[in-house]
Amino acid sequence: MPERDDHPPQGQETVSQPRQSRSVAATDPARRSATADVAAALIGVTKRYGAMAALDGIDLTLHRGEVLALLGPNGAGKSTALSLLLGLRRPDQGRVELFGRSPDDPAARAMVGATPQDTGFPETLKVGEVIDLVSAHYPNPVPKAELLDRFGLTPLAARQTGGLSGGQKRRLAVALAFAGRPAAVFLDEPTTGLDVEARRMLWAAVDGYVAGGGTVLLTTHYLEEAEALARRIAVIDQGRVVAEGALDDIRGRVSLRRVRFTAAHLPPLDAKALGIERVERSGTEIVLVTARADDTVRALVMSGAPFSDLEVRAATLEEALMSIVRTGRGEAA
Ligand SMILES: Nc1ncnc2c1ncn2[C@@H]1O[C@H](COP(=O)(O)OP(=O)(O)OP(=O)(O)O)[C@@H](O)[C@H]1O
Repeated sequence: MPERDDHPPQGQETVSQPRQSRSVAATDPARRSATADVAAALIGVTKRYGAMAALDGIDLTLHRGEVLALLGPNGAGKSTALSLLLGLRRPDQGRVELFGRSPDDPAARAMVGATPQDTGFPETLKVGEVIDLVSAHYPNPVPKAELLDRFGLTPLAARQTGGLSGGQKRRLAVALAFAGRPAAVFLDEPTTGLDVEARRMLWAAVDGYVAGGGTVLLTTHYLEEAEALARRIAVIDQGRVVAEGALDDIRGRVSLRRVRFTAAHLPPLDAKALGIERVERSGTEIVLVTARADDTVRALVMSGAPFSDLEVRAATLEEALMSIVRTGRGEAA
């Protein structure tokens, strides 16, 4: 997550003046009930760093009880979106809502737990002490032993954070987001650097939290993570939402298919005319990632080259996302 530029961190009382006016939803009871299922929203938000718009008129809604994954290439604007929702930055245009209020409102921020991409702890404090410190800010924190257990930190409780591995620090940072029993958690690349076991433990902890009514917004570069956790994804590129929906909707939105077969050689095919984007080979197994699967299969048969085990499948989520981003940029899908 980028450096904070203009606002105190979450949990710290703001003494001064909202530069952003309080949202209509916060003051109008009718509007508030209409948005009662909305945990957080960016409404027509633009955020610039100098001349560059990191977010460009973006609309994004996180509903209560859902897990929404923000996906997109490096620099797409995902962390910026989270920092606005947390009140760490303010939009240049548009409105940001957190539980029907401005994120400037400490009461709204207190409902959210967060883990930024970069985390730092006082090196001499022990894991258990860091948890005590953070938990002390909340009226009804998760008991320390329970939090340690949920995130596999029990054996590390007495270790100083300065001696933890990167993955262990990451686990602690994620655990802290849940310490105050938040109504929502915002996780910025929560499992980067974690091994498979730690990642799965964290996914189980998130699942448990959601089963208990929690709301999650996460960014990730691991599509497996989005598939494991999220019911809905929003694909961001160049500061705009370029696709939004259930995972299967997103996958179904692209016509890409994987044409897989076994052959000693790939016969000569006109890749451009057949919409073949990529060829993958592993021994005699060949996969053609193509936007025109029927034509590709026909051309394969017409080539007369021997092949077997033909199979046509939907594109992977990663292929679908790459295609959506390229199409959004006006490049060939
Ligand atoms: N403090 C800053 N000053 C200037 N530019 C910034 C700052 N923070 C982010 N940016 C730029 O804004 C754009 C969006 O960055 P952001 O960190 O939100 O992207 P992201 O989608 O989270 O990327 P990643 O997946 O790499 O974490 C990028 O071009 C980035 O370089």
